[in-house]
Amino acid sequence: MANPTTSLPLYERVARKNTIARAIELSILSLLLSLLAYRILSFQDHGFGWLLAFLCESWFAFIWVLTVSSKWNQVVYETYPQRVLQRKLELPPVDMFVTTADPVLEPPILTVNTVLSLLALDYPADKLACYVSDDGGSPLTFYSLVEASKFAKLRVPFCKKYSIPVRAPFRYFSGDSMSSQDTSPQFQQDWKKMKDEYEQLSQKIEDAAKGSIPCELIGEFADFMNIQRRNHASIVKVIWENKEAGDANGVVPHLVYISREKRPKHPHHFKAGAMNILTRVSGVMTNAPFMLNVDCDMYVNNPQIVLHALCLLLGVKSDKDCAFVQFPQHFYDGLKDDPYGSQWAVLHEVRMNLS
Ligand SMILES: O=c1ccn([C@@H]2O[C@H](COP(=O)(O)OP(=O)(O)O[C@H]3O[C@H](CO)[C@@H](O)[C@H](O)[C@H]3O)[C@@H](O)[C@H]2O)c(=O)[nH]1
Ligand SMILES: [Mn+2]
Repeated sequence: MANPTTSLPLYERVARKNTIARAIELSILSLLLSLLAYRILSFQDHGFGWLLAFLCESWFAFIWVLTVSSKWNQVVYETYPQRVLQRKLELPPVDMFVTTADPVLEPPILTVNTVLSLLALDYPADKLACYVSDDGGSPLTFYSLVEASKFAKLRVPFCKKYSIPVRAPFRYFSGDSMSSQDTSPQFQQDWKKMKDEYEQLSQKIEDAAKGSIPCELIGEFADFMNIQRRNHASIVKVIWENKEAGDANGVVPHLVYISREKRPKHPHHFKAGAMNILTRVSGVMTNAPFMLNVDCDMYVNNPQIVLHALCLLLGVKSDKDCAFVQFPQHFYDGLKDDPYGSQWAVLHEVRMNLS
């Protein structure tokens, strides 16, 4: 007999009720059609201007029909992450990719936060691996990641122990995260320790950027000696290898640094080229069947992101039905009330009901 927990669907496709919206669209359509019919019936009484108006209105009606048809049948995918977790033994490994290109335009503390938000995801740590592609070939980025991996050994258990909702430290500590969560003295003590450790990490990275910290090109850093950004051999460094099996609280996923080979005569194809190399290197090291991609100027704001994606990727009847899951993006530090609509609030929150 099938196990009842594994036979439950991982997601459901729920149709949204939009009867009123449909009635409004149908009335607009009938008005548009009447207008076009009126233009056709009274052609002979008017001149060229009338014909031009008819052509413009027909084009408008066509575009309008296309737009309306795209939102006619609205559905929401309800995902059930807990059901994925119940299949613990069968959970697939996931390789996580971060691309960064320039330590000045994309300061390493950003990349560090992206990476930390990934290392602390709610998913068995022994099934995750994080690969960072650095097109800047920068020892500063490498140094920052080495320091971040040390901090992760404190940060990951803290996030999992207290189910911290925001896993990127800069975002977490910029809000009112202490009072809003747990009032126990143990939490407050751990929170303060974590904040101090994060501040020390940021300070170290800042000092290294000013050149005042031991980011000398010796030892692990020797590979960065005399390299030119657009002309160098590949550098691949395993910053942290997780040798522990299972998902105990303190386990931190693998972290690998890659700066791909670049030669002036060979086009590098920007992010696409970086992603290509990430799939090749990870293919040799962990070769997970699923990959997650986050740019270095983003962070994961939902720790269950992998579980939500797997609900869809594993829950479909045939592999051909779903190959790719895209999460909506939210932007921090936007203008008050979002006057330029950059958050796409109407699309994400009203039409797709995603937030
Ligand atoms: O030579 C390069 C150039 C860029 N990147 C990385 O690619 C990502 C996207 O580049 P960015 O300049 O930040 O582009 P955006 O316009 O902010 O990004 C949007 O648009 C890109 C395509 O235009 C998509 O690839 C991104 O996922 C999407 O967020 C970043 O992580 C960069 O570090 C590289 O790794 N190598
Ligand atoms: Mn960007």
